[in-house]
Amino acid sequence: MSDPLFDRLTLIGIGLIGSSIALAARQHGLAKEIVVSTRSEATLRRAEELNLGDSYYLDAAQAVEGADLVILCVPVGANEGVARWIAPALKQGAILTDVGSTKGSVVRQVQPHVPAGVHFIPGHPIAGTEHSGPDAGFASLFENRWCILTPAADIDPAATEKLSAFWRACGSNVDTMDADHHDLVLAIVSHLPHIIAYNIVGTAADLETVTSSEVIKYSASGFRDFTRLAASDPTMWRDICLSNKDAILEMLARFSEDLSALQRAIRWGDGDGLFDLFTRTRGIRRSIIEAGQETDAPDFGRHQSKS
Ligand SMILES: NC(=O)c1ccc[n+]([C@@H]2O[C@H](COP(=O)([O-])OP(=O)(O)OC[C@H]3O[C@@H](n4cnc5c(N)ncnc54)[C@H](O)[C@@H]3O)[C@@H](O)[C@H]2O)c1
Ligand SMILES: O=C(O)C(=O)C[C@]1(C(=O)O)C=C[C@@H](O)C=C1
Repeated sequence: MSDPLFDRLTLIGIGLIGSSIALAARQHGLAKEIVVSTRSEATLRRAEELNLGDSYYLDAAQAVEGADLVILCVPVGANEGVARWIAPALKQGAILTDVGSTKGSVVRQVQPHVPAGVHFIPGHPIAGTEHSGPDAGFASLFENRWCILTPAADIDPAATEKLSAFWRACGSNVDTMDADHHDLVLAIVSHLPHIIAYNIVGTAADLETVTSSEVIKYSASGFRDFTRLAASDPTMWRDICLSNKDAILEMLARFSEDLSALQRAIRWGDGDGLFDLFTRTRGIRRSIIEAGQETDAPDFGRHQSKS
């Protein structure tokens, strides 16, 4: 157990990520007091039943009063409204951060509302599951995962270091980078795989010659992996697609070109070309495993949300 890094931590939004932060902060003793706020009364009551915090508010502005760390854990499209709401109540010297999967849009939407004297440091833990809601959280979610922070050039390095220490205490490795670069990298490693999964599962669902019961009955592990990603929260992924539009379209264009090349190789029986590509990609998978970033067979079913 570490010494508390913060006196009062406020979490706005208490779904998968908010509840996992609450549990990790509690387990590692990172805050003397955890305040929870969310917009729906039912979710707030559920968070209370799960004992995720010490106090609970529907009013986000009340919830941030006196907090020295405020973490926005809402879908990226909701950040601006929340920022506008809480801005007048933020304490001088507080650190304000978020966990959104995209960073450029969060900066553009939140920064204009941040009062002078508050340190706004956008963040993104690269850890999650396809489940959502307060029941889905677990304290070890961030262990051995990366958390990317995208502080602006004029942010006090001591504030960035304090937030980094928080994430390290949750078990994460911390990197800092520019928000736009984050969005380009995440477009290929996270956003595109989800979009492809939504698309392939949609294609299977629309087939006329293969029935949906056959898709369910014979789905082998490859297709099942896609269905896990395609079961992710629709609001979250709608917001990601809308807020990281340019980087996603750029990666989709490259993907389409490469898919056309693959299509050509199959059409013309280019076995060598296929073998070379599959050998190269197998190497990437092996590098991921060697780097300790592989999470085969996680029992995420245990953390399934009821809400
Ligand atoms: N799920 C993942 O794998 C994952 C991983 C890393 C980052 N993220 C990011 O974390 C954020 C939260 O994702 P999650 O998976 O925890 O989602 P979730 O759906 O489990 O939880 C979202 C929470 O936000 C609340 N909420 C929604 N709109 C709100 C508003 N206007 N005001 C107050 N509360 C509001 C909901 O009631 C809920 O408590 C998103 O920005 C997402 O991009 C998600
Ligand atoms: O493992 C999963 O289910 C996830 O989709 C998690 C995942 C990812 O793509 O790795 C999804 C979105 C987040 O912003 C970060 C992590």
